[in-house]
Amino acid sequence: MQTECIFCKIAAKQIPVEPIYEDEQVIAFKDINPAAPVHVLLIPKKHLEHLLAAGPEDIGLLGHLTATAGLLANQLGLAEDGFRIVVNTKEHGGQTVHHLHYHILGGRLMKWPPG
Ligand SMILES: CCNC(=O)OC[C@H]1O[C@@H](n2cnc3c(=O)[nH]c(N)nc32)[C@H](O)[C@@H]1O
Repeated sequence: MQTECIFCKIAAKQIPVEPIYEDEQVIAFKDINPAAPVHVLLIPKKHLEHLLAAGPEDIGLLGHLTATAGLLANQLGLAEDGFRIVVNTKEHGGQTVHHLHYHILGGRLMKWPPG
């Protein structure tokens, strides 16, 4: 738990969110500034600054995050039309919250290339 990390505070229930999904390892909640009709964040409760901070001991967690993102997309009604999963890493990746998080975006046609 990083005391100044906003996503650690959400995971520790110090900041209230409507949990879309939660288990021992991960929690999902709506993005505060949605970029699509459906925009959910899925984070590990363990503080990992970004994807590159994950070590060999985190392989299971990373797999759980990816599998859960797919399950959530399905539960959010995105399976038929499709959706996008985004993991932003560091400055060029546009990462603004330094706690690993998966964006689940859908409900509209996603453009490519991303900005
Ligand atoms: C900009 C993309 N790069 C990135 O790093 O995304 C971080 C994402 O986290 C979102 N966000 C920030 N603070 C909060 C918060 O307190 N609560 C919630 N529910 N979402 C938050 C923000 O809108 C952004 O989409």
